[in-house]
Amino acid sequence: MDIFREMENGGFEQVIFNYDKTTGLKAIIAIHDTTLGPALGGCRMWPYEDEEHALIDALRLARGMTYKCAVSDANFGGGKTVIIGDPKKDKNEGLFRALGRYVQSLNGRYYTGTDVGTYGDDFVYAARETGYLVGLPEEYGGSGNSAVPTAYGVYLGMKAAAKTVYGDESLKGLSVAIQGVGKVGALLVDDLVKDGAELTICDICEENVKKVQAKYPDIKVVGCDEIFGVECGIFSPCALGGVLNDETIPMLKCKIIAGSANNQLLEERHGDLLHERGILYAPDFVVNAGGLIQVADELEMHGTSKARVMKKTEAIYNILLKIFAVSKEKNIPTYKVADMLAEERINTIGRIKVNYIKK
Ligand SMILES: NC(=O)c1ccc[n+]([C@@H]2O[C@H](COP(=O)([O-])OP(=O)(O)OC[C@H]3O[C@@H](n4cnc5c(N)ncnc54)[C@H](O)[C@@H]3O)[C@@H](O)[C@H]2O)c1
Repeated sequence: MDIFREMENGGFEQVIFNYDKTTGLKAIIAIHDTTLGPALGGCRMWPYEDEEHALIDALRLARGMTYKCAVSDANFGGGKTVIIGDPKKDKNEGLFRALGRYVQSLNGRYYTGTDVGTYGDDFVYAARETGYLVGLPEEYGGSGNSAVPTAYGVYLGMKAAAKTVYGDESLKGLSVAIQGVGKVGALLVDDLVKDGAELTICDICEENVKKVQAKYPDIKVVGCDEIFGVECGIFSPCALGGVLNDETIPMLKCKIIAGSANNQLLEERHGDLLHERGILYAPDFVVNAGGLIQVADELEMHGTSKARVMKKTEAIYNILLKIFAVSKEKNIPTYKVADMLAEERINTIGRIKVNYIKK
């Protein structure tokens, strides 16, 4: 990959490769755009098949964070860390302290926290080396599990989509197929069961499926290849990115897509394809912004309040209604409308900052 060309085309500011000689830490930190404020974005740990896959993931995720912050009224830019490693085998104190030191070296240009493969407890180690962290466990002064507001935001997004498609926001009796019942997916199951939705789930991790089945023995479970073809009102990708692509889109038998996964569209043109097929796509960085809203609130308010975060998360419902309405009125795909809203805010705030004020 020609990294500088990639950075130029995608508007990236900085990409840092971090290697720690003692622990073997291999981490990439990508900072996309800091027009709105310091970069903010979690840290993913994944056994990437090679460095290029890790880099591509870091870049895509960092860019997504810029857009997520912009549409969510947050005063932060976009960044992301990926650690190349197996979260089940390769975690230890030294690794996360080494990462903490690299984050500290950026001197507040970038804040990080949990993402796929990492937990608040991992960052308790990193906190010994840096203060530029969010989402630490509550007993360590952090805002805790960001999956709670994320799942709530996705649930509200489903309601906004149901209102747009069916004229009624109620999810009672509606069939929902969820791909991935990890931190977010499992909480989403709770909300949807309470509302009387009919659920089908899948996960590559048998243990996570069993946890859900233990709570809801009647829940329908299908294989991970079958989930795309489940006939349903809503398909909810809550696993990894790139799941909406040339192979999967023709299989879909849903009216709505709303899930927590980042970068669901493999390429932008897949958003066009969904629009052509009449499937209402809730743009990922809008519908999954609950976790970001929580950590941005933690930094901006210098403290935590679950009630305040849940209230702020409710804004997702109206933002999505607006995106769906503009998409329908102008006949443009929802992902494009969401991009336009984000870019409009970045451009406006960027412009007001050019007026000189003495500090
Ligand atoms: N946790 C948050 O606050 C948050 C916020 C915004 C976005 N997200 C995104 O939501 C998604 C889920 O996040 P999470 O925190 O629940 O992560 P997680 O790691 O707890 O859960 C992901 C689940 O997906 C499963 N999975 C992976 N590949 C799969 C596949 N091909 N088919 C089926 N299941 C598969 C995993 O086994 C795991 O159970 C991620 O893309 C993450 O980036 C999370």
